Amino acid sequence: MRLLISGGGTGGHIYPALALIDTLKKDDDSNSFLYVGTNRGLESKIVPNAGIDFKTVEIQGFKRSLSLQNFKTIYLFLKSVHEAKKIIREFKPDVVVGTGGYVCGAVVYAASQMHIPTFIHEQNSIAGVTNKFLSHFVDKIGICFEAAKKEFPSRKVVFTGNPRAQQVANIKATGRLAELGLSENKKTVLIFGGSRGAKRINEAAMDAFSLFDTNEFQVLFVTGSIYYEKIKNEIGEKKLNNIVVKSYIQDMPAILPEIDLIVGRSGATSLAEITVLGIPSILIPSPNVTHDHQTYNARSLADIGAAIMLKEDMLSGQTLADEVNGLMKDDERRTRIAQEAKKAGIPDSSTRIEKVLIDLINR
Ligand SMILES: CC(=O)N[C@H]1[C@@H](OP(=O)(O)OP(=O)(O)OC[C@H]2O[C@@H](n3ccc(=O)[nH]c3=O)[C@H](O)[C@@H]2O)O[C@H](CO)[C@@H](O)[C@@H]1O
Repeated sequence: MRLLISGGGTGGHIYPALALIDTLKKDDDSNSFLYVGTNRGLESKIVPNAGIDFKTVEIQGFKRSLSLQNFKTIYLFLKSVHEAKKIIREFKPDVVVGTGGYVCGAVVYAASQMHIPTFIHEQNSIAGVTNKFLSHFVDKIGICFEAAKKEFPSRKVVFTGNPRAQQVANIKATGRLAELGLSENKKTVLIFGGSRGAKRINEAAMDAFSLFDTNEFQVLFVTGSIYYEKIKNEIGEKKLNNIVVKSYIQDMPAILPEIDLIVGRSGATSLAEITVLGIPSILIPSPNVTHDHQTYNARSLADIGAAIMLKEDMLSGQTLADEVNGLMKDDERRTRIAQEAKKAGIPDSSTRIEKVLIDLINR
């Protein structure tokens, strides 16, 4: 299969694409891949690093209010559709897949206009703007939450889960925490705010450090690269007992099996990892995302006892420390949450998508 895949902006759209490629590579080494992104999104670093052929088109997102910028956006959209068609003609894909973010809007739209089979993947419980738009043109739509079904034409929808789940499902602990300067004999709390970091979570974490019961557990605090320098400066010479601070973890799945509790946003790709591995979590949904979709993502787990949700307006150093200290003392409760999380995981998500793609190609 020749697969052209596009998705970008944040890790939450990129990692599922790479995970799908991973499975397709393993299943048939004659499969070939081209990834199309922008040169501004995280994909411009992550995809070439993963050794996948990468091309870019220029595009930007719509502003919600009417502005002159939107005329530029429309112009760039049409230009990028034109660029995408050129890339498609050269690569000659059998199928084109979009995993969300503005860039895949142009690429998948171009493919649909050229009558090439198309598939989009919606990671969230509420559809993103790009996928909503594309849903009118594509052949099939993979979803990860039942709630997303009503957002799309129902005959196109397939419940696939997130390919990142399959990629990480069988990862075992290999002592990676020790390489980061953490002890292998202590329970570990990982705090991070999605692929780009989250200011409010970082602030609460900084306030919570002195309140954490760090005799009981250690903390890996991942700030996101844009916040790292400032936080490092703020911490300065303070000696932080049992707390390690990093800007970004290149290979997050490799450390996840060694984590006893996650404190983080409720981005869909993180949730796919948390569930398939069965890791207890305190989820603090970002209030700054389209249609508040992270709250719906988090609620879908919290409602079945598979995670704890802490709304950002209740977040402070104290509330965070109380929740974390309480959970870290209560092994039984953490185990219960982990078991429920694992039940919600979908370990064969890439294989489900692969079947849909093969059907589309053979149709
Ligand atoms: C602010 C924003 O718009 N967030 C959206 C973005 O999430 P965003 O990209 O932040 O987050 P997700 O939680 O979905 O995925 C993050 C991914 O990055 C990885 N990771 C994270 C930190 C790190 O240091 N190293 C690392 O590898 C995680 O393991 C995970 O695979 O896309 C998601 C999927 O559509 C949405 O649900 C989120 O609402």
